[in-house]
Amino acid sequence: MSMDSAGRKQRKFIGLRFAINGLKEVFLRERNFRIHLLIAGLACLMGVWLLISWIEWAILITIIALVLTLEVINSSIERVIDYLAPEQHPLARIIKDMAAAAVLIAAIASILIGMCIFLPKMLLL
Ligand SMILES: Nc1ncnc2c1ncn2[C@@H]1O[C@H](COP(=O)(O)OP(=O)(O)OP(=O)(O)O)[C@@H](O)[C@H]1O
Repeated sequence: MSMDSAGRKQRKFIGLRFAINGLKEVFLRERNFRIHLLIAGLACLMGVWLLISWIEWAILITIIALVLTLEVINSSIERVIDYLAPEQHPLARIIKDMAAAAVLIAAIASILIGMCIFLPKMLLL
């Protein structure tokens, strides 16, 4: 293996470590992230219980990933604002509120998707 390719592999590994650090940070410090993760776990258990189809799994996993990803981005935007503008400012407020709104939109969509997937099957029980 050349030094260059070994170096590239090592950089990739370090990048993964940074991403895992970010996940640890958001898991330990963000209550909303843990709540979303818990709901995602429950939805997956329901998927197993109600024997949802492959396409329904694909949709469920996509919306779970979207909500969790937006929660991570929302948390990082909060930190950027706290770092750059720790004082109260109307612009800081609206930036944080808009980032929270992005999570809200995905969370509402996840509830609707959950209803579309699970309700018909639960009514047949
Ligand atoms: N620097 C600021 N200037 C003005 N308003 C702010 C500021 N920081 C936070 N706020 C307001 O307080 C709200 C909560 O901000 P905070 O940083 O405490 O996030 P949080 O409680 O962790 O929110 P979330 O539930 O979205 O994770 C913001 O959405 C915003 O309306």
